[in-house]
Amino acid sequence: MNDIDRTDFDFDLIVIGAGYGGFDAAKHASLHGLRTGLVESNEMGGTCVNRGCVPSKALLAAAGRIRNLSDSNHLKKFGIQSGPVKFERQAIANHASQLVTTVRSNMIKTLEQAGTKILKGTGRIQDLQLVGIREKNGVDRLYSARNIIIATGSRPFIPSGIKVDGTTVFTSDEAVRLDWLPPWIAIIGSGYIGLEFADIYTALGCEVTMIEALDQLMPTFDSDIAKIAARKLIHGRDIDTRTGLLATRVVPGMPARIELTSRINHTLVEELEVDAVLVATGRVPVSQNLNLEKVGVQTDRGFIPVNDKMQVISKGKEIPSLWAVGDVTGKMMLAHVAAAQGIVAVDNILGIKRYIDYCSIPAATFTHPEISSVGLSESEAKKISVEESFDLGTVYSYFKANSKALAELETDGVVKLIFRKDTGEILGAHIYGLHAADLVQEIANAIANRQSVKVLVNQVHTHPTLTEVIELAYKEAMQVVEKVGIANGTPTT
Ligand SMILES: Cc1cc2nc3c(=O)[nH]c(=O)nc-3n(C[C@H](O)[C@H](O)[C@H](O)COP(=O)(O)OP(=O)(O)OC[C@H]3O[C@@H](n4cnc5c(N)ncnc54)[C@H](O)[C@@H]3O)c2cc1C
Ligand SMILES: NC(=O)c1ccc[n+]([C@@H]2O[C@H](COP(=O)([O-])OP(=O)(O)OC[C@H]3O[C@@H](n4cnc5c(N)ncnc54)[C@H](O)[C@@H]3O)[C@@H](O)[C@H]2O)c1
Repeated sequence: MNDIDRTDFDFDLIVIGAGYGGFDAAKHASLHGLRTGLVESNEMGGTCVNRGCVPSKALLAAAGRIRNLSDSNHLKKFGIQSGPVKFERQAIANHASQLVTTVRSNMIKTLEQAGTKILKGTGRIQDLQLVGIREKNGVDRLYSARNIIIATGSRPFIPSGIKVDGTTVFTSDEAVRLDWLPPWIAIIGSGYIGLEFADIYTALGCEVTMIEALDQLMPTFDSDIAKIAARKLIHGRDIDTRTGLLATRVVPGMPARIELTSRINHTLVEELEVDAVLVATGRVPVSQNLNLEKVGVQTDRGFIPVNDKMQVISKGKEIPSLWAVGDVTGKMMLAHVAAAQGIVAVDNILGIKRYIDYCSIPAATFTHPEISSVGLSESEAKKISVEESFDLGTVYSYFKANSKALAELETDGVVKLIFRKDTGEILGAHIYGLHAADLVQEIANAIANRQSVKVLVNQVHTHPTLTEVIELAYKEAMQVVEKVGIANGTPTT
């Protein structure tokens, strides 16, 4: 640990924002002996706990059960007969809100036990190593800190022309409360939030129209996986789709009105009248009122530039005492990324040189079935293969012959593995299918260790499990690597 003169500063570290990024940073710092203050202007836990991962996954858990129990054809194949499924919307909403309360209070207890000082109010960078905090009662305080971590997160992006009233036109902030079930809801955006809420709403009997600005649905996903997943997750459900159209005007009301405009020639194509609209068009960073200009930091569309140690960059140079983590850095807007970045920042503050490795961090969409990914997309990998002159391999392994998937009658799924043909190193993986979110972890670990299929192919997987689909993908990839080895006169075995 660096020598810290504890007399000079009010805190060794002040973290601004108590989402997952701020929470993990503050906990880690406190547990390692740093006198840590954590500033929060709203509810502790940030987006993930209060209006993101936690409530949405509770809703998805209920939605998944309703979907299973309502699928009489599927149940019949097991020899099970089911009656009509009944559910209470308010009880499902309560499950989500109770989970939020539990997770949030556990978080606060953890911080208290670690010795973090929670400072309620709106934080700003008063100067280098100086934080200003405006409390709700108007009192303004200044605290000095040897290091400052900014972890102020993100909020929903609402395109101009779209008016949100929180009732008939809303974002995920309100959707997680499940205040009502609109008979017909338009979802703008077919990204993570659009897909997860389409899963929830269709399971609960709502009709969905999904609007996507780009020509392909699910444009942020691997295109092969998107095509396969969309068959079930979108086209297999009560979802009507519009692609290549921008929602340029949305007016709340009963009905809510939407104007759809061609993305190419900007002409009005269609007007829709629906019961509700969920705006799921991405998220923007919360950095506007941090007074970053004072320390010469220029944001990129609001995102704070950082290096892989999480140090803030100003005019091409690192500011030694200023760090930023989480959604506000715009790297991968995920809770576990924010948390990992927080720990990397604190380790570097403690004098342990560490870098974040985005390539090995997985991501998952918790639809039924799930979608997950880690590492490079095929197009990113292709670009690198050209730059570095190596051949790229891609193999697919399917759930349809897997014993566990067959036993579960859940054979719709695929693993796509991207690797170097010469060394066998895994560069990326994209999975669609039952428990894809859990399955991706072993590939993420392999990428973190820069492992080759030459090693991975010998790892024994439990039978019968879905992980055998990954084992099969390794075997398929190994055959390709062996062929290349033989052709080059460098056989691998
Ligand atoms: C519907 C939804 C579902 C999601 N599901 C998942 C999922 O399943 N898995 C996953 O990994 N990710 C998920 N995410 C993304 C995840 O929620 C975010 O990546 C994560 O919350 C980012 O954490 P953060 O700490 O960077 O910021 P945030 O969680 O946004 O927290 C920032 C905090 O800073 C506070 N703050 C801002 N400015 C100030 C200031 N000036 N002073 C004091 N406090 C301030 C805010 O009030 C907030 O509490 C989901 C997001 C949404 C919207
Ligand atoms: N399971 C998870 O990990 C999870 C779940 C939810 C959210 N998140 C995080 O939250 C972030 C935001 O999610 P999101 O789904 O809002 O964003 P997204 O970027 O994943 O998808 C937004 C989609 O909206 C489309 N779009 C944008 N403007 C449009 C318009 N005017 N008309 C029609 N379509 C338009 C875009 O083309 C894009 O496909 C994600 O990037 C992710 O990091 C993660």
